[in-house]
Amino acid sequence: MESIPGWGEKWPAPAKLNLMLRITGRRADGYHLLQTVFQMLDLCDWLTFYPKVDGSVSLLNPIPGVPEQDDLTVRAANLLKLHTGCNAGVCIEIEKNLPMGGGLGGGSSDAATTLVVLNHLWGLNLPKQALMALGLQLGADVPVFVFGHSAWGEGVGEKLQPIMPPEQWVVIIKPDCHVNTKEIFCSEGLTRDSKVVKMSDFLAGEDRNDCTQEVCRIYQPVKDAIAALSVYADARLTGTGACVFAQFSSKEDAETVAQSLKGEWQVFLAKGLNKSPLYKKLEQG
Ligand SMILES: C[C@@](CO)(OP(=O)(O)O)[C@H](O)COP(=O)(O)OP(=O)(O)OC[C@H]1O[C@@H](n2ccc(N)nc2=O)[C@H](O)[C@@H]1O
Ligand SMILES: Nc1ncnc2c1ncn2[C@@H]1O[C@H](COP(=O)(O)OP(=O)(O)O)[C@@H](O)[C@H]1O
Repeated sequence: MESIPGWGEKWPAPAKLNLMLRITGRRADGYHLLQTVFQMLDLCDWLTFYPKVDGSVSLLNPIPGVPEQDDLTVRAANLLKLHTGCNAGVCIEIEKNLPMGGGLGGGSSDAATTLVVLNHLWGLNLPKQALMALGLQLGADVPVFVFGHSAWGEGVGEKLQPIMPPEQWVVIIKPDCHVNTKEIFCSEGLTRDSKVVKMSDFLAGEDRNDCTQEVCRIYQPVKDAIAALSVYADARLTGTGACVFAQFSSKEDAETVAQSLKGEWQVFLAKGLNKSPLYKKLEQG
C-alpha cells in the first residue's frame, strides 16, 4: 500500500464561499431549505495521510480545542471504514490555514478531502455519489467539496449542479468572533420565505445572503467588517459568517484593498476557482 503514490503527500482541502444564500423554507426536521451558490477558493488546508498497520485512525497533530475523535477528518475516515468494512488504518496530519467557524467550510472540506483521498489510497472505488452521501452524514457542506466544482445548491445544500461564476479575486475579512450557525437558524427574525429563484437570476446579479441581517444584528464585529469592506466594493457574508468578502476582477485592486485593511483586520486574499484543486491533484496521479 505504501508504494501507491499519494501516501505522505500533501492534499488540498480548499475553502468555499457562498456567493448567494437564500432561505426558501423549512423541512419537517427543522433544517432550512436553501438556494446557494458555492465557489471554491485557492485558499486551502493541507492534509497528509500515512498508512498505519494497526487498523486505527489517528491524528499526528490534533487541532487545539477539537478532541481527536470529534475531528471531521477522523470521523470521515471512520465512517468510510464502517461503510466499506475496510480494515486499513491511517494517521492524518493537518496543516490548518482556514479560520474555524468562519463560514469558509474548512472542517467540511477537510472531511471531504479525507473521504476522496482515502477512497483512492485504500483502493475502495466508491463512486462520487456514494462519497457525497457519506459526506452529508457529517455536515451539510461536505457534499459540495466531494462534488469538487462550483455549484448551484438546493435542498440543505446537497442537491448540486455545476455552475461557472467568474473566477475573481477575493478579499476576505475574518471578524474576531465565531458565529453560531444553529443560533442564526433558530433566530426568530430570520428570513425564511425568500422567493425561489433560478440560476439565471443569480448570474444576472441576484446575490443576497438572507442571513446577513440577523448575523449583523447579533454580531457587531460582522456588521463593522461589512462596513469596512463596503468602502471599497460590494461586501457580502459567506454562509452564516463570520467571514465577509468582496470580489475584484483585478488582482492589483484586490491587493491594494487587502493591504489597506490589514492593519485593523484579519484579512485573506484569495482567488475563486471553479474546479477544486483536490481533483486537479487526483487527476495528476
Ligand atoms: C448555511 C451554511 C451554508 O454553507 O453555512 P456555513 O456553515 O457554511 O456558515 C451551511 O449549509 C451550514 O452547514 P453546516 O455548517 O454543516 O451546518 P450543520 O452543522 O449541519 O448545522 C448546524 C445547525 O444549523 C441548523 N441548520 C443548518 C443547515 C440548514 N440548512 N438548516 C438548518 O436549520 C440546524 O439547526 C443545525 O443543527
Ligand atoms: N478538521 C477540522 N477543521 C475545522 N473544524 C473542525 C474540524 N473538525 C471538527 N471541527 C469543528 O467544526 C466547527 C466548524 O468548522 P468550520 O468548517 O471551519 O466552520 P464553518 O462551517 O463555519 O465554515 C469548528 O468550530 C470545530 O469545532
